[in-house]
Amino acid sequence: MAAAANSNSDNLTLDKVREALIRQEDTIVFRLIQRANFPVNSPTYDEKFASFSGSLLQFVVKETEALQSKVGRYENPEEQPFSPENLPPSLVPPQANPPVLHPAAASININEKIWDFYFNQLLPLFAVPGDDGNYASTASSDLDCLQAISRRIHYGYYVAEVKFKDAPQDYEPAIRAQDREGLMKLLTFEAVEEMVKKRVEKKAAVFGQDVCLVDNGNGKCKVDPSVVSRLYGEWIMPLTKLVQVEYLLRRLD
Ligand SMILES: C=C(O[C@@H]1C=C(C(=O)O)C=C[C@H]1O)C(=O)O
Repeated sequence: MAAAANSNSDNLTLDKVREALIRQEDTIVFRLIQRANFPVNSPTYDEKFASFSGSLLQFVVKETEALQSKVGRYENPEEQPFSPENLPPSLVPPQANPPVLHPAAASININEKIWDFYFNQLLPLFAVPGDDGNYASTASSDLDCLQAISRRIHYGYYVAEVKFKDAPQDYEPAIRAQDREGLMKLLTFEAVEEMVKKRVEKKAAVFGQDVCLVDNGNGKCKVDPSVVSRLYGEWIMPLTKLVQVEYLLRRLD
């Protein structure tokens, strides 16, 4: 799906990009459900856990991203690392496709903001308090959530590129004036945002049901659908728009 928007600029239409974002919703909801299998498990985040330098989570993130970097994950512009310092280079040959994005995309990584809201605000809303000792699984599951959310937010590069290409006459004056507010207004579609919030809430309700053979389960969802709607309304969509603005500000460089 991402490859469709990524591989060829003729494929880059707003409908295609929105379709890719809709598919990514499924991934995000399923990964939150997966993380909700574990309680908060706070020792995962303890800076003095065992003999790692830093927390078990930081260790898992650094080592996983190092491996993924070697196999080319970060050659995709929308994949941004959480631990970018000293990442090993990719060992796989680069793709032959011509780049679709302006090179400025590579300099926009807002993962610090994503890390901050995920651990400080979101996680306590959907993981129950407690400790079941599954720290390694918890850390991998956090990284899965972070990566899916980050990819969705940095996909804003493509949204911005396609909006710019569709109406350069509207965007160019605001870019030349470096007018953040003006750009934000141009790229915002409130009706689309309302639809997204409703759809992800429904997905969380459907995907998070207990499926039973005899009845429809107990009606309780594995992740509260209103939390998923809030995740999109308060963090994912505003940050996707921030990526779009940052990209557009540099689009004519
Ligand atoms: C992504 C888009 O741009 C903006 C951000 C949205 C989002 O992150 O889902 C939705 C609508 C727009 O306000 C879009 O237009 O689809």
